[in-house]
Amino acid sequence: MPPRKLAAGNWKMNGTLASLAEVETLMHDCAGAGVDILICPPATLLRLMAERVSAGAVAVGGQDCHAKESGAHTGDISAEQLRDAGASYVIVGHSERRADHGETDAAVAAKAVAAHRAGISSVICVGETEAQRDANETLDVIARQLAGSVPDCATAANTVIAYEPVWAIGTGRTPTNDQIAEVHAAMREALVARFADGAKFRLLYGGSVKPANAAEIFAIAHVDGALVGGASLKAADFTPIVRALDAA
Ligand SMILES: O=C[C@H](O)COP(=O)(O)O
Repeated sequence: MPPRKLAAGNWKMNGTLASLAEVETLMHDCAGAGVDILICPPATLLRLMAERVSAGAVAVGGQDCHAKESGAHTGDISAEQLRDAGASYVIVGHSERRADHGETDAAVAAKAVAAHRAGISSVICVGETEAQRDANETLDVIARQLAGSVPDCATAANTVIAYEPVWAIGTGRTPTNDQIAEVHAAMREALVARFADGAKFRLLYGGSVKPANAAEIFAIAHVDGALVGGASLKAADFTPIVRALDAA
């Protein structure tokens, strides 16, 4: 049986209390969709959003977590605190965290372990820079990030992998279908080689996914959903992406 599909939205550092109306519209407009829907709002909205979606049609998640459960780490949030606020997922290793905060593969793996310790699923991000793609290093970079960022305790039930080429994020540029297919096939192969249930991990594509290109991307083998940034902020944009995934 193929993995259940997942449409995930990452609001990044966007959204205020007024934005909660979007998730209510999304729930209404996506009612009956046969895919999982996840929204990762900023931490300030997590608890309130979790309350609004308590009917269960939409899951909420954090955008990062600390590796430790608690302690003197000003400004950080633990996976346990995310779960306490109503999160069932957390994104770890997003390229913006890797770049802005110097997160290494080992740090990302420790965060994923923390998520699993807290009983929430990790969405582990990998992806090459434009310079790495131009240098034909993409598959090596992805293999190295997967090996280093995905912990041994990962299972298909607690881990989602998101392939996000750094140069495609927020730029309106996307890889060709063949390029996405090549990376997703390589990721599947690496997961199958390492994990007993590697065939069941959900593999998301992320980077300038829009209503206009979603169906084409979801038709690619081993693409089990998307991690969407800008187009997840408005229900009017995210709903057609969810529907395209449901139809794929
Ligand atoms: O986490 C989401 C990605 O970084 C994609 O962002 P984007 O859809 O705005 O390109």
